[in-house]
Amino acid sequence: MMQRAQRISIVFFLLLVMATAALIAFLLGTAYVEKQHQAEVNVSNVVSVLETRLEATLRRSQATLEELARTTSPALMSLAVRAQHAPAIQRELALRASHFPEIVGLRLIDAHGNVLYASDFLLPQSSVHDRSYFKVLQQHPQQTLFFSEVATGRLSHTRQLFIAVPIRDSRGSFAGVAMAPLDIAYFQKLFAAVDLGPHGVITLRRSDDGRLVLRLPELADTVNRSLHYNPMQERIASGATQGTLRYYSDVDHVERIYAFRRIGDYPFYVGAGIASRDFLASWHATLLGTVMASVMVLLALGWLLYRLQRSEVRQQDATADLQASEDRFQLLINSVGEGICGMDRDGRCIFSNPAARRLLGYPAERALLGQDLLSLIHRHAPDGQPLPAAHCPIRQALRHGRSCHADDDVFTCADGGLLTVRYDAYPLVKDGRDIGAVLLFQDIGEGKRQQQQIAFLAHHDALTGLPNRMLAEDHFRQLAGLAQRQGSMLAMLFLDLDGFKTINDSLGHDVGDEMLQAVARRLSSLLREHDTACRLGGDEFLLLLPGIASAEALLPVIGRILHGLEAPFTLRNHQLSTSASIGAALYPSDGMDFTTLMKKADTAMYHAKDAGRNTCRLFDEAMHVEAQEMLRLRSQFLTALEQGRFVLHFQPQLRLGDGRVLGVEALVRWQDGDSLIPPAQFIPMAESSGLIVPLGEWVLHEACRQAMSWQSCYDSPVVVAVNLSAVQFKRGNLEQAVASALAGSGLAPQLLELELTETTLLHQTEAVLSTLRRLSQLGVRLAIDDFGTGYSSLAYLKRLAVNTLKIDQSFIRNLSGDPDDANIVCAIIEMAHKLQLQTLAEGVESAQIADLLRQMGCDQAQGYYYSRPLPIAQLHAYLRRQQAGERTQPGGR
Ligand SMILES: Nc1nc2c(ncn2[C@@H]2O[C@H](COP(=O)(O)O[C@H]3[C@@H](O)[C@H](n4cnc5c(=O)[nH]c(N)nc54)O[C@@H]3COP(=O)(O)O)[C@@H](O)[C@H]2O)c(=O)[nH]1
Repeated sequence: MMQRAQRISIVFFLLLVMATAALIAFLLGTAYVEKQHQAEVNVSNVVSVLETRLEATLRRSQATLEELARTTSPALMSLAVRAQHAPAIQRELALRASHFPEIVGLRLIDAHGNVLYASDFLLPQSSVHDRSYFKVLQQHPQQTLFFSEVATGRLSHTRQLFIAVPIRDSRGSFAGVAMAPLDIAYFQKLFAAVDLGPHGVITLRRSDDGRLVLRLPELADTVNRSLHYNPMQERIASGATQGTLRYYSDVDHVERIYAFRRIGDYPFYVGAGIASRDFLASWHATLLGTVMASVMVLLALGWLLYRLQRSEVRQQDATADLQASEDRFQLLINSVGEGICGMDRDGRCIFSNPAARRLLGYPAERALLGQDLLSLIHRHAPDGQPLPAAHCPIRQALRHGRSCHADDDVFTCADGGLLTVRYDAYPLVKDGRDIGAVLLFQDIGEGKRQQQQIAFLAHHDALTGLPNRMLAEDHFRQLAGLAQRQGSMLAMLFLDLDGFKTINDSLGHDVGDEMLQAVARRLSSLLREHDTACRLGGDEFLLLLPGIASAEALLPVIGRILHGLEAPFTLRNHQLSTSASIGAALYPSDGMDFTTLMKKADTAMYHAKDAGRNTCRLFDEAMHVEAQEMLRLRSQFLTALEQGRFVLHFQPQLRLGDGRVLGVEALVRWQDGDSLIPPAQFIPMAESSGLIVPLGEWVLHEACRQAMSWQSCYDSPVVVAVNLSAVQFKRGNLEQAVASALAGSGLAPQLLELELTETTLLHQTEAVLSTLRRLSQLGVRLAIDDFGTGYSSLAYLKRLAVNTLKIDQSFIRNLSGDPDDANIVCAIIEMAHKLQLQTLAEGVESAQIADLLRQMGCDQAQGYYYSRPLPIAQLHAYLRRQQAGERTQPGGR
C-alpha cells in the first residue's frame, strides 16, 4: 500500500507540474501576445510609412498634373502647333518630371487622344484615344482625376498606372488630358525595401473594387484582380481607413497579421502582412525550448523526487526494520519469565526486563539504570554470608569476557530480601569488543521449595507430617546400628486406634483426618527426643523407641503412651475420646530387620485388640505360631473354595403359633475330609482376609439353588435366610451378587432373606445403606441378626424396610431364669410389633423357652429344640414330615 509520504510527494510533484505548466503557459501566452502586438505595430508602421509615401506621390502627381492642365493653353493643344512649341513645352515637362522619380514622365494629350508633348521623348505619331483614362475624362466632363488600371506602357513597355486630369478651355470644353504614368517598378522597389520576413507581403489595391495594383512578392495573374475573400477590402468598404487583422490569405493560404491604410482620399489602400509563422518563429522556438527545458527540469525534478522518496522509503524501511527489531527485542525480553539485565564493562545496568525488576523488587527500570548492578544484587553468597565484590563471578566474567554460570546462588532484592537464583552471564560483544555482559537469572526458590516438598512427601505422611514407612525404615537402620553398638534394645510399637472407623464413618472423613493429625501431635509430644513416630496409613502408627534396656522396661513406656492418648480430643466442637491397641516387638531379640519386626509387632497388636483394646501386647512365639496357623488356614481355605469343599446346612425357623416351618437359615460348613469345620473357626479369618466375599457369593448362589429345589416339593413356600458379613458390604458387589443368585436359580426374591448384624449396620456408610434399600426394593427380605446386642434405632430399621428381628440367643438362653433378659425380650417384641416387624427368637433349646416366647407374643423360633442345622437331604426329610402334618418333635432331628 502506498505510504502517506509517497502520496504527498506525488501530489506535490503533480502540483509542481501544473504550476510549472501554468507559469510556462502564462509566460508563453504573454510572449505570444507581445509578439502579436509587435507584429501588429510593425505592419501598422510599415503601412503608415508606405501610405504617407504613396499619398505624397499621388498628391504631388495630381498637383503637378492639375497645374499643367491649368497652365497649358488650349491653343497649344493641337497637332498643328505642336512642332512649333514642342521643344519649349517638352523642356518644361522634363524639368517638372525630373522631380518625380516615381513617374515615367509627363504627357500632354489633345482632345483626340494624340500625345502632343512628352517630358521624356516625343513620338512622331502616338494616340491614346483607346486608353481608359482618356475615354473616361473625354466622356465625363465632371471627372477631374482618374487613375487607370495597371497597364503596360506602349513606349517604355513597363507596367504603369496612369494618373490623368482633364485640360479644359475657357468654356470648359474638353481640350485634352495631362497624364503621368506612375512607374510600378518604382513602387516595387519601395515595397522591396521593407522587410516583413520570409513570408511577409505588401499589397496595393484599389479601394473601390479591390483590384490589385501591386503585390510583393509578386504572384502571376493577380494584378488588376480582386479577391474572393479579402477582409481588408471588407473593412475598407465598410468605411474603415486603417486597421489590423489576422487571417489566412486567400491567395497563398498563409496566416498573417495584416495592417491596412487607405491612401488619403485616393481610391487605393496599402496593406502589409507579417506571416504568423515569421513573427512567431522565435516564440515557437522559445515555446519548444521552454517546453523541452520544462519537461527536462520536471523529469529531473521527478527523478530527484523519486530518488528522494526512494531514499526516504529506504530510510523509513530501515527505521521500521530497526523499530521492528527493537520491538522484537523488547517483546522477547519482556515476554520471557527469566530476569534479564544488561550491564556495561563497569557492571552498571544498561537495560533490564520486567521479569528482572519483578524478581528483584524494583518498580521501574530507571531505578536500576546506571546502578552498579553487581554490588546492588550480588552482595551475598548462597549461604547468605556477605560476598566481597572481588569474589563475584559475574564481575570476573565481565573483566575476562567469559561466560559464567551458577546453579544455586542468591541475589539481594530491593527490600534486602534474598532471592534464590540460577544464573548465566554472557559477555556482550560489539564489533569484536567486549562492551559488557548480559545476565539471565531465574528464581529457583519455588522450585527448590517444591523439591524439598517432594523430598519431604517422599519420606513423610502428607496428612500428619510424620515420617512414613520409608523414612521409618531408614531411622530403624540407624537406631538398630546404634542399639547394636550400645548393646541396648530397640522397641518397635505397632499402634492401631480403637474405634477410629466409627468416628470416621459417623462424623465424616474431615473429622477423621483432624483426629489423625491430633493423634500424631499427641504421640509426638509423648515420645522422647530420639524416639520416632511414623504413620503407616489409616489409623496405624509405628513407633521406634531406642535405648530400651529390657522388655519389662518397655511396658511403663507403652503405658504412658496409652494413658496419654486417653485424654479427649476437641475437634470441631466435638469432644472425642479414643484409645489404642499396641503390639510391640524388640530388636534384636524378636528380629533383626524392619519387616520381620513390623510383622511381629502387628501380630502382637491384633492380640491386644482381641484382648479388649486400649492395651498392649509384647510379641511372643505363641503369637507367631498362631499367626502361622492363620496363614495355613487361609491357604487351606483358598484350596477348599477352589475345590468346592464347602457345604450348607439349613436350620428350620418355625412359627411359634402353629409350629409350621416358614423358613430355614443357611449355615456354611467346611468339609475337611470326614470332619466338618464349624464357621466360627474360619469366618473370622475369611472376614479379616476378605475371602468372605467369594465364600459369601458361593453361599448366596448355593442357598438360592437349594431353596429353589424344595419350593416345588412343598405346598407352602419356605424362605431361605443367608448370613451376610460386614466385609461383603464393604468390599463385595453385594447387590449384583444377590441379583445374580436370584436370576441364576430362578428363586422369587421374597423367598430370600438376608441376615445382617446390628454391628454391620452401625458401621456402614450411606452408600451401603442405599445398597440395602435397593436390595429391599428387589423384593428380598431383610432380617437383623443377633438383635439386642447392638445399638440399632428401631425407626432407622423401619426406614430400611427390615422384616424380621432375630433376638440374640444370649437373651433367650436364660429367659426363664433372668428377669432382665425376659424384660428385654418382651420390650423387643412389643416395639417390633408396634413397628410391624416380625420377631424370631434364636437359640431356643427347650419347650419351656418356646412356651414363654409364645406367651410373650414372639412370632418365630429357631433352635436346637426344633432342629439342629441339617444337611440338605435331612432338611428335605424334615420338611416332608412337616408337610405330612407330622408335628415336629422338639429336640429331635
Ligand atoms: N457370614 C456368614 N456367617 C455364617 C455363615 N454360616 C454361619 N455363619 C455364622 O457362623 C456363626 C456360627 O454358626 P454356626 O456354628 O452354624 O452356629 C449357628 C447355629 O448352629 C447356632 N445355633 C442354632 N440354634 C442353637 C441353639 O439352640 N443353641 C446353640 N448353642 N446354638 C444354636 O447358632 C448359629 C446361628 O446363629 P445366627 O447366625 O446368629 O442365627 C454364626 O454366627 C453364623 O452367623 C455364612 O454362610 N456366612
